[in-house]
Amino acid sequence: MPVLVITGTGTEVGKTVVTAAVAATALAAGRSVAVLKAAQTGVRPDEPGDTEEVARLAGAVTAAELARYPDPLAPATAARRAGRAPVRPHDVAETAAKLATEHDLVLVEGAGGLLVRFDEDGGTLADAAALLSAPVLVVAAAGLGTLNVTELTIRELRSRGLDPAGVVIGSWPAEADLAARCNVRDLPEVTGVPLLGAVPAGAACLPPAGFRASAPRWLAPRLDGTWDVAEFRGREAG
Ligand SMILES: Nc1ncnc2c1ncn2[C@@H]1O[C@H](COP(=O)(O)OP(=O)(O)OP(=O)(O)O)[C@@H](O)[C@H]1O
Ligand SMILES: C[C@H](N)[C@H](N)CCCCCC(=O)O
Ligand SMILES: [Mg+2]
Repeated sequence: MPVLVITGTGTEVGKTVVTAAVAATALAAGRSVAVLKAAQTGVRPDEPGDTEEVARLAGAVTAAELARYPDPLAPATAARRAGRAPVRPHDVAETAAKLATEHDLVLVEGAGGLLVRFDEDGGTLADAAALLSAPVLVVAAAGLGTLNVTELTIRELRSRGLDPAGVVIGSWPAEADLAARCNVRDLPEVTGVPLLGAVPAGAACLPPAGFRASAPRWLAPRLDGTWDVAEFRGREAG
């Protein structure tokens, strides 16, 4: 199934920008793309959410969002405070699977990091990925502190029998400091998965045409327009 789940080592690491870069790259190669935000928190009904941001940057994607809660909190907490039903992993998997029947690629963005809870039973994006048997891309920060949380995230994926597709740095600084430069080598080493790309800081402020033109260069060849989850898995194993 052409579903890629996109998580991060936390909130604000650049999941949305990386989702847009992957979408733009696939669109440029003629693929149809759907983007599903499992649950959007901290955004009012009249404000653009993450899927609108992906569409603005990447272009003609099908955008879907299962629920929106106003408080800028974990979805389970925001749903509880709003007195509304939560989004459950099964809902995420079901919608992603349906989108996958109609698109070449479905990108599912979580909220915050991997274990952020969606419902009162402790359901997370990892449970949705398991239901979908989908690979999971981890967006990470560039600098000091990223080694620990990225390794923890990849370990958690592996402990659940999930397939960690690789790591992408969400915001690569114009002037990389010593830690960021060393992390390019150390991230693959500590996680055992490839570093698949890095989106430059400020990319989200580019005019959309510039974002779309540049996006394929930010991602490693296996994230190019020939993206294919099955092929990708094969290459990772090799
Ligand atoms: N490469 C980048 N270029 C420009 N802005 C960026 C970049 N990466 C992140 N940002 C900015 O940092 C903030 C957080 O990024 P983003 O929204 O992608 O995070 P996120 O991981 O998707 O967070 P959430 O958990 O809320 O979904 C946003 O304001 C975004 O515009
Ligand atoms: C509001 C924010 N931008 C995200 N949508 C939700 C982040 C939840 C993080 C919860 C946590 O890990 O403590
Ligand atoms: Mg986001």
